[in-house]
Amino acid sequence: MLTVMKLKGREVLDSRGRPTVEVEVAGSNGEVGRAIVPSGASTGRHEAIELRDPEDRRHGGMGVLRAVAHVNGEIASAIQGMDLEDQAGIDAALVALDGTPNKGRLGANAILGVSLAVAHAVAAARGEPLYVHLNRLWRSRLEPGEFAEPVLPMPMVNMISGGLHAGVNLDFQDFLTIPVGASSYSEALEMTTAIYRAVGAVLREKDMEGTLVGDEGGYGPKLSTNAQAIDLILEAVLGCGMEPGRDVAIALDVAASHFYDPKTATYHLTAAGDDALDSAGMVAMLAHWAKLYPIVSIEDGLAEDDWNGWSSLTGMLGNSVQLIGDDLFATQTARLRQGVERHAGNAILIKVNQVGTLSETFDALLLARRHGYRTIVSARSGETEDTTIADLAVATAAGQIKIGSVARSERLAKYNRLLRIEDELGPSARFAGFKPTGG
Ligand SMILES: O=C(O)[C@@H](CO)OP(=O)(O)O
Ligand SMILES: [Mg+2]
Repeated sequence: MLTVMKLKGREVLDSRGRPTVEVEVAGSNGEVGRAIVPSGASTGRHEAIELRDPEDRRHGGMGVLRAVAHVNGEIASAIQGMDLEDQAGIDAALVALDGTPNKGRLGANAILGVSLAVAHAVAAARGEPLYVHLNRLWRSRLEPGEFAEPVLPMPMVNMISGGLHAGVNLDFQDFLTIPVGASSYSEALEMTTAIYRAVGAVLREKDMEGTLVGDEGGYGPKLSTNAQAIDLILEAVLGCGMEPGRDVAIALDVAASHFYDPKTATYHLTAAGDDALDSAGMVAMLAHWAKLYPIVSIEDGLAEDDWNGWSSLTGMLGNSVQLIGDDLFATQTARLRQGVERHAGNAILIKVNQVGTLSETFDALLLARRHGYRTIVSARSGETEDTTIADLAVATAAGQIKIGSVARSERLAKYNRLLRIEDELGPSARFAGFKPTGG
């Protein structure tokens, strides 16, 4: 039996220059697997807890030495000697060892680092690509006939950033494009890079390029309305000789929890002159936008606990627009079950560090698929060269991936990883494409 021989945790830096957890797991055959944990800025209330060291001044209180110590101490003692290939058993042991509902004791960052590094170590030991190993784990959970074949995902890519990611005056966090007309992953990426360059050119032409680029590499121009961001992107799309709607569609991550005031139950849109909208007003505004623009996907259009608003938005737009719960579901099956019952949303964003283990990520993916919810595997705004999520998206046939812009290396590591997988799969590579919701 291949067993867990050694664990090594250390602090490394992420794309914001902040510490994060890296874990190496060595199997009894000597092969090592490594994973690095990402980190969010617009984190939801329901996410698993990322352990930081507020009293450690080296990194402005953002250190992760306690989480690293847990990897090297308690976690190592608990899982050394366990069957390395029993991912579910190791993940269950990690959850039990932590003992809290949100992984707040050992830290979801410590736990996730170990969970992902275990998968890498097995892939290394078997001498196979990670997505092949993850696909085997995924298949072992499926009923016959269920989404078992690896599929390359459609990327939705950030062009203009606002909200907590760019610090300018846009309320909405991400303005993204989906190259719906692409017939392969590499074509989708090619179309996306052309649009990204064209958005830059449009901004330059209008003297709006500014100096700011958001955390995920989206442009961060100072604009007076949220709608202006979409207009600029559409201008760039047209400039590329592509047709909005047919070749390229728009997606939004509103990240509405971050301008929602639960005390007054209102949404505060500063770019629109500090309009305070109630939930119904917000739903009406999004419905209006969806009519006005070729918008096929809206993420977190409402706040993370505004269940009634979510149900009403889904009733109104759910047949024509992909409505993704990010903060709403936080990759947690309990939250997603509630969503299914309440008809809230029709898609879920999947972020490994929102839940903290690979097995629980599979749980969320599978529950979503079985209830007809679409799945979008997503990076965080704080990322690294780790490319695990690219393999995960392919292995689980998730269908879509959201990584951020095509102009930052921590994002490109994943886009390029997908290019390699596409190449490796050769002519048999399957591509998810994008089917309109309800179509
Ligand atoms: O809200 C999001 O979807 C993510 C990625 O764009 O941002 P963060 O990692 O800051 O939560
Ligand atoms: Mg989001």
